[in-house]
Amino acid sequence: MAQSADQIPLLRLLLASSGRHDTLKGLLDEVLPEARELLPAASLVVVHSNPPKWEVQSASGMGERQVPAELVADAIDRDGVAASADWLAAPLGEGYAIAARGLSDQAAFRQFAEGLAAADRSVLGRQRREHRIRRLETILEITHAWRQTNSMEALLKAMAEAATELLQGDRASIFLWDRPKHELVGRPALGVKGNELRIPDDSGIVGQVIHSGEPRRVGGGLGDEQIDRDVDRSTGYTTHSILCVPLLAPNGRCLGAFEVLNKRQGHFTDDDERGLIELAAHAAVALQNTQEFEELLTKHQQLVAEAAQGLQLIGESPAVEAVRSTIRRIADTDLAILILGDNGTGKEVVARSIHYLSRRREQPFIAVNCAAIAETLLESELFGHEKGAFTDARESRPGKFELASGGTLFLDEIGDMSLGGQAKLLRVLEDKTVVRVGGSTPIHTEVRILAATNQDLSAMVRAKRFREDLFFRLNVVSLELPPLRERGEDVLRLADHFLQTFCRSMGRKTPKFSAAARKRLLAHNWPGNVRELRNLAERLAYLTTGDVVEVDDLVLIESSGSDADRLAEFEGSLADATRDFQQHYIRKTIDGSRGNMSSAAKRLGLHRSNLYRKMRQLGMATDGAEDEGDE
Ligand SMILES: Nc1ncnc2c1ncn2[C@@H]1O[C@H](COP(=O)(O)OP(=O)(O)OP(=O)(O)O)[C@@H](O)[C@H]1O
Repeated sequence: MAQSADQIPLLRLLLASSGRHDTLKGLLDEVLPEARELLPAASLVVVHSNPPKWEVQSASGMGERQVPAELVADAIDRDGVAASADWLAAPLGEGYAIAARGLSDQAAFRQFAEGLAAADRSVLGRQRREHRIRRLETILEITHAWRQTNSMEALLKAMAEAATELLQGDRASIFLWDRPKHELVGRPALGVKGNELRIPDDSGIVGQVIHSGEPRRVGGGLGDEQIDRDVDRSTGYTTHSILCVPLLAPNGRCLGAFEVLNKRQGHFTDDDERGLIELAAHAAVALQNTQEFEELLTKHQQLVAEAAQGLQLIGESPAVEAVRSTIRRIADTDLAILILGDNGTGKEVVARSIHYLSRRREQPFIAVNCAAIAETLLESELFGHEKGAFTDARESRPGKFELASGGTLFLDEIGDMSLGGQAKLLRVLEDKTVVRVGGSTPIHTEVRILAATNQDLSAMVRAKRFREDLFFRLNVVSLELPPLRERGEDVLRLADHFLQTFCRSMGRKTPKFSAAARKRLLAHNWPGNVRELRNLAERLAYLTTGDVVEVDDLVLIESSGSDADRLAEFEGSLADATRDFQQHYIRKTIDGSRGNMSSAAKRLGLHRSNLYRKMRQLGMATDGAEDEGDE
């Protein structure tokens, strides 16, 4: 602008003041009184448009006089000086204007207004930058706190609180878009039962925001009629002003909307809108992460529940009841437990039951069979190794202790561990830290140890084949599983249970055991314990077809025991025992030939028709197969 010499003091004033002040109000309060004298003018006033009002920012020499509202509006509209009898008015930009009373030199007024506008812009720019930095710092703090939470409920609450605080609103809600139901779910919804408000996705300001993807602001006479009073009625809350922005995921998909209600003073500004958009961008990412986390968590919990449900310790015999009651008592402690029992008696089932009944159930259950690991590999298997620790260590690998961290480590067949292995294990149990083979960093481990063996560990301790100190550490509580033959009718319960499980998985109707078959099951010695019974049930499910499992079908009972065990199955006179043996042997051969009678007959050294005759003589079912031809 071209300046006359007498404008120079005014411009110097503006320049000096604009460097000194961080706020527009501070600048104006200093400049206006001096400028009024320098111009000179009777009064000076700077106003800001906040429809439908004009807000006075600063004034000098005003007394009680009114702001010349129409003239100011005129100046803003024409973007230049407007004059009336007493007043001159000029726009300053961004809704600000200045008016002067008792000043006739329009040129001097215009130059002053231009200088003031430039000073305003400079202060406002600085003010905005500082405000933006403060807001970004606040948003950073807020979003950092969000990262600590994995619960959707807690996150939504934290977001609403943050937005309320940041934008000086009265309350805030996040509306998540339930697209399949065409609904918006508002949470937290204060004053609503269940703290959840469901509205159709096309209703109110929120509906407009999610469909247009554009922010909306209402209040102070602007769009007030669009406020959904139905929502107010359901929450018992009166809405005066709303700022609502879309929640957009990084890929642009709209997840819902973020809404702040009732600005505590005045109305929501452009600046508030920018702030909420920024906050919403972070909120959308946090919500998406939390949603994915919660889905994973739910899936994990379902899997844990399924695993726990599928794990049944069947049996009502006093011995099993006693085991069950001990499990209930000790499960939720961190005591080390030694589980004793012959092979196949259910030691691992017991270990898993303890894990799923403990507070560790959501953490891993890791089983290690100490007998199956070569001594040289035991250390790396249990404690892990670093890359290059030995020839085959191409990658670093965590050991079972690390994998089980927070959960349960089940050391099966502990009696088979070498003395060297026992020493290393003891050290880890005492220090609660492992060092990977080839590594040097101690890694803290927090695991519960359950151990099992079918050996007499006390005798091994006496024979110095098992370390006494380790024995005491593992044997804080011991649980003894009796052999299956000592569990009475549990044999039948287990047989029914396994048969039903296998038949169900094959989609076949579960047959019943005949009375004779039940008797036979009870009489059997079960050298392989529950595992043997389970295997038998599996074979029955696959190999028999009728509705009833007959005693003959039970020749499928595995003869895996010792000769003495096998002989114990035959009772009575020599003739009876011979008959039993023949039945047994024929059935076994037929099974071994997958039911092919010609092949079975050949293996038995009989003609096929002779085999049928023999079977009829022995009272064995032939299902009339000899008439049909089975090849
Ligand atoms: N009381 C029970 N109820 C239901 N299933 C059982 C029971 N006991 C054992 N089982 C089943 O029998 C099989 C053998 O059990 P498990 O592996 O727990 O025995 P174990 O004593 O650990 O055997 P090993 O000493 O050979 O490792 C498994 O399939 C298991 O599910």
